[in-house]
Amino acid sequence: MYPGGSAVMLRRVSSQIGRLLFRRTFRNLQQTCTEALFSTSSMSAEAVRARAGSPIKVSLTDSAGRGVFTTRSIGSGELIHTAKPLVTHPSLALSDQVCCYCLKKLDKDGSSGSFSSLKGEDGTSYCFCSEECRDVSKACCEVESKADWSLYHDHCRAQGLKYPLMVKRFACMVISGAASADDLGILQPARLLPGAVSQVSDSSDYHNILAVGFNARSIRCETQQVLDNLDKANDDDDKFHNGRKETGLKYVAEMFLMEEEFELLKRTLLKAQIDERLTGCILYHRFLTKQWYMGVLARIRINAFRVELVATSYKDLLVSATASVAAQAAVGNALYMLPSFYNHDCDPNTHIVWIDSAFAKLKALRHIEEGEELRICYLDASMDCDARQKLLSEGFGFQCRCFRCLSHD
Ligand SMILES: C[S@@+](CC[C@H](N)C(=O)[O-])C[C@H]1O[C@@H](n2cnc3c(N)ncnc32)[C@H](O)[C@@H]1O
Repeated sequence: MYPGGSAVMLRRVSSQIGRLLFRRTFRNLQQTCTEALFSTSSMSAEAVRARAGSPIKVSLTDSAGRGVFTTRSIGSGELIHTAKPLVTHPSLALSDQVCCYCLKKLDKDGSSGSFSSLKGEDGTSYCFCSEECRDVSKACCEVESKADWSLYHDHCRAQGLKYPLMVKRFACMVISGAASADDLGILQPARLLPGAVSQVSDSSDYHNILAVGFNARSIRCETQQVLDNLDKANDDDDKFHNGRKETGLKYVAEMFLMEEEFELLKRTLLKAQIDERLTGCILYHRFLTKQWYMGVLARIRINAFRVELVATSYKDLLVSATASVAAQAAVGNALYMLPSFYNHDCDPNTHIVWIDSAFAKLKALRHIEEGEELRICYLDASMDCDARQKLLSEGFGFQCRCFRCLSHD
């Protein structure tokens, strides 16, 4: 289904064992992806049309890794395909107001209300909007609700973090058997900023670098090493020197945070004494190790979407108009398979929309020719060129060379 994706990944895996492992993962994920996109249980009429046409394929691009391409021309405004989320997590403040799985808003008066709900050990509500959503996520929520997540949630709230919540949810999916520990392996992980990488290691391999740095003692050594290297560096340009220092220190701070999150996640799960499934997962699936945590977090960071529902009523419109903090407009975050392969453009030809739930719709913004790459915009396109470049470089690790950026628009 995705010849380009398969080819690029195979090249990366050098050993025969690696190749075999990758093929297995890729097959699983192709299946997951197909199921996720085209599950019959929740397929809308529009999704059926997208399935029948399915005018896309994933292939290698010239300069941005894998990307999504059209296999026929697409009309402006056309629904290209729908995508079912693989992992979701509601915003912490909304856990009793949205569906635990699809993030659909639940009416407090019960008119389109909660189908059923589960109370967690820590008082968290796990509500579902329908039987389908309950069935999809019941096993995972049963595992999650056994643990007291107060400290983990406090940590995320205090640091303003959303992605560790998704790692937590994914961990519970693995324990419940709803996912495999390596299910996200095919997605591209976040990379550290080149400046930070060159300060701490010669290798540009994200995992090696993180694996080296991921315990308190080595982080302390690394902090010192970053500072020593900077002192030794023969940089005449103070601005450049300070920039590298800032980058290096940001990296070290990130390491500390990750360490804390990982320990907290593991402790919380072990304390919950879920059952022998957890021990089994840890023993046999290289699960809940620091490397696993970092790998999953790195993939979620690059590929997850903040889900903002389109206002469908006057009340919704008022709420979004008065949401002063951007995050308040979001009902949560979601990770998908196929949408994760869409590259960025500051003047995109495609956009992703959520109408009333985290089931995403990918729509054409203009007429698109057969064979053209489909690109979405990762950020607020109204930002100026410098601000966009900074965000894309720091957040996604690439320098945007789209037409708008090249013309400094
Ligand atoms: C969500 S992934 C997109 C799929 C990715 N190309 C892959 O092979 O899995 C985001 C990553 O793709 C790359 N990317 C996306 N848009 C890009 C662009 N306009 N120019 C260069 N790289 C881009 C960056 O490495 C970015 O971190």
